[in-house]
Amino acid sequence: MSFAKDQVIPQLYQIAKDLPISIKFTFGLISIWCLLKIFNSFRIYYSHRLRHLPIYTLAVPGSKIYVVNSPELITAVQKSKTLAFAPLEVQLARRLFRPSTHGGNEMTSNTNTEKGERGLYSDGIDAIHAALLPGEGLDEMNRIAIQNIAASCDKLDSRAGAPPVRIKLMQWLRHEITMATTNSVYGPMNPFKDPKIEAEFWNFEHNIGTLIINVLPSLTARKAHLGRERMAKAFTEYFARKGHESASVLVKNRFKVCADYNLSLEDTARFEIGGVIAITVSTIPAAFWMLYYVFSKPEILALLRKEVGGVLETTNFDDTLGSITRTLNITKLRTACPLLTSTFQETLRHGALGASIRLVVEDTIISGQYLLKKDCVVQIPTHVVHFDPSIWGSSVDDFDASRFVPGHTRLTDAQGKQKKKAPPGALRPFGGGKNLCPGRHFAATEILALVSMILMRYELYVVTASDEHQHRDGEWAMPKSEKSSLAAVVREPDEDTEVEIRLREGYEEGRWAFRLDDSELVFAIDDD
Ligand code: HEM
Repeated sequence: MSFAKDQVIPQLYQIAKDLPISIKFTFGLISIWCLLKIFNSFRIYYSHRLRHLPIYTLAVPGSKIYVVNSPELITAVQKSKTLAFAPLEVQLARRLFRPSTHGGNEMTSNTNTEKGERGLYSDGIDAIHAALLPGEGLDEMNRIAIQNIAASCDKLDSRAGAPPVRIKLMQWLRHEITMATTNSVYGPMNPFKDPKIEAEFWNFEHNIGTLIINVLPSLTARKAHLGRERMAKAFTEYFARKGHESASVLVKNRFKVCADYNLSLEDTARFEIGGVIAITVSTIPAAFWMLYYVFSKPEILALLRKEVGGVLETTNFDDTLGSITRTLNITKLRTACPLLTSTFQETLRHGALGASIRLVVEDTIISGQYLLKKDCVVQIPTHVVHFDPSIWGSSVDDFDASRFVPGHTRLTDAQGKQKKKAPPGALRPFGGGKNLCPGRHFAATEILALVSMILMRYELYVVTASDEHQHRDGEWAMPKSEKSSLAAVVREPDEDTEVEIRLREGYEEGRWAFRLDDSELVFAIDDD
C-alpha cells in the first residue's frame, strides 16, 4: 500500500477510525500507561534535582504531592496520626486482589480507625505485627526457613569428584528463598509445593503493574490476571483443607481476623496473595545484591569470613561425609558480627527503591511550619534520601560495608563534621513509623543465614559466555535494574548472573548446619 505524501495523515486517520473498538480501547490504555511512565520519569528527575529542599510540592491534576526529603521532616511525617498509609494501601489491594464487594467494603471501611473503632484492616495489620515480633512464633518460622536454606546450600556442594555446580544466581535465589519462606509460613500444605503455583505467582508479580488500571483485567492485564486467579484458587483450596491449622502463627492470625469479619474463604485467599508479596518479593533481590557486593569485593569477603568464622562452631561427628559438623549459630551471628549486619544495611541503602506514601486525612502542620492539605499525598523517596550527600557525606556513592558498624567514624555531614550515626529517618529500606516493616527480623535472619553459609563454604566465580566457550573467570558486572516490578521495594536485576560454585579450600569436609536458640535477640538493624 502506498500513499502520496499529503495523503498520509488523512489515510492514517481513516485507518485509525476504522479499527475495531477493542483495539482502539487497548491503544487508549497503552497511551495512558505511557503518559504515567513519562510522568514518573519527570518525578524521578525532579526528585534528584530538588533533593536539597527539605520538602517541595508537585502539582498533579486535582491534587498535590508533597515530597519530603529531610530526615527531620520524615520523622515528623511518620509520627503524625493524620498522615496515613492505610487508605492508599487498601485501594491498591482492591485493584490488585479483586475481592468480592463484601470483602472489599470490609477492607476499606474505617481503615484509619477514624471512627475510633476497629476494622478488618487495623485488626489484620495488628495481627501481622504481633506474629512477627521477636518471640516463639517468629523463632518457629525462622527455624523452618533456615533448615530449608541449609538444604538449599547443600545442593551447591559438589564433593566426591562431581563437576562444580553452575547456577543463574537470581533464578536460584528466587526458587530457594520462595520455597524456604513459604514452607515456613504455610506449613506442610504449602500451595507453593506445586511448581505451577510458584510459576503463576512470579508471572503475576512480574506483571502486577498492569492491574492498576483495573478495566477488563482479563483482556488488559491478562498474564497478571490469570496468575492472580490461579493463586486465589490454590489458596481457597488450602484454607478449605484447613492448611492454616498446621501453618505459622502469621497465617493462623491472619485467617482468624478474616473469619471474625465473615470473609469467604475466597476473599481470605485473595488477600493472602498480598501476604505472599510481602514475605518474598523484597527478600530475594536483597539476598542477590548482598552476595553481589560481598563476592565482587575481595577485601570485604575476607573481613566477613574472618568475622563469621569467629562464630562457627565445629564438633566431631562420625559420618561418611567427614568427621566434623560446622554449625553457624544464628544467635551469635546476630550479636557478634557487626560488619555482617552493617554490610546488610549498606546493601539495602544502595538497593532500596520506591517511596513511602501517606494520604493526608486532614489538614496537618508538620514541624510547626509546613501545612499539608487534606486529600493530598505525601511521598518519601527512599533512594533520594539514601543518596543525599548532606546526610551520608562525601562517600555517599561508595559501597562502604562498615558504614553502619557502631562508632564508625567515616560518616560526615555536609560541613565535613564527623557523626557517629546517621540521623533517625535517614536509613529507611523498611519504611518507618507505625508501618515500619514487621517482617524485617524474619527477612534479616533468612538473608544473613544464607549469605553467611555461602561465604563460609564456597567460592563463586562468574561465568561469561564468549563465542562457543564458557569461561568461569569473569568479572562481577553490576547488572542494570530498570525493570523492577511495582511490588518491589528492593530493585530487581534486569539480567541474571551465572556463577560456578566450588568448595572453599580448607572447608571441603564435613556437614554444615544452623542453630538458633535465643528468641529475644535480633540483628541490630537501624529502625526508628
Ligand atoms: C528485605 C526484605 C524486606 C524489605 C526491604 C521490606 C520493606 C518494606 C517496606 C518499605 C514497607 C512499607 C513501610 C512504610 O511504608 O513505612 C513494608 C511493609 C510491610 N512488610 Fe516488609 N520488607 C521486607 C520483607 C518482609 C517480610 C519477610 C515480611 C513478612 C514476613 C514483610 C511484611 C511486611 C508487612 C506486613 C508490611 C505492611 C506493614 C504495615 O502496613 O503496617 N516484609 N516492608
